[in-house]
Amino acid sequence: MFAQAQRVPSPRIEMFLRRDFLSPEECAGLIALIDAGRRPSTITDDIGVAYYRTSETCDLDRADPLVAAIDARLAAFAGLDPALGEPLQGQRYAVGQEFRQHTDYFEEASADYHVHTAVAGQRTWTLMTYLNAPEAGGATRFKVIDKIVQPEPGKLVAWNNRRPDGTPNPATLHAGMKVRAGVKYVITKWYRERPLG
Ligand SMILES: O=C(O)CCC(=O)C(=O)O
Ligand SMILES: [Fe+2]
Repeated sequence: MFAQAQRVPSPRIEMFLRRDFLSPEECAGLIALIDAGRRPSTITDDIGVAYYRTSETCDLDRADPLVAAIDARLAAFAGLDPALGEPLQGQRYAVGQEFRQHTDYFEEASADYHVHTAVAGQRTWTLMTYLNAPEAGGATRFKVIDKIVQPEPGKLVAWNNRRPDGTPNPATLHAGMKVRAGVKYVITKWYRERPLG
């Protein structure tokens, strides 16, 4: 698991970084797919709770050979059953766009917690890969552990959204900071406790 990855030295989050997880050609191919399929992120997709994301989102089509190959590589890298994965998502952030502080797991207190978790359960791991580096801004900030991850083309960051006892880990609170110059592209893969069916 997490071959050639670097463990982020935090006692509070199980987190890994892996440079050059994707090649420049793969990054370019995914950016083209995101540009072709992007739509504004809405506050009701995925989570349904306060979802402060102003970027554009794109569900990447599993039938596309590039998407299928990367999807399989992500699961193998994390040692997870591919059946536990949500569809691979692309995000595009223009200048001024951001994804404000949030956790990727579903808040138990939220009104539609049961709707989101009934079939597949909670989110477990997040694997996010930067496809490029914007000219300024766009880092991912984990405020609780005081860690800022800088975008680099092909660099993957993976973290476990749970504590060792399996409960959601509030220390995973994070934000995609505002892009100040240029455009930022990422792909995000979320895994669940049970297959999505
Ligand atoms: O774009 C980022 O840096 C963060 C993205 C994120 O938090 C997510 O997709 O869940
Ligand atoms: Fe997130």
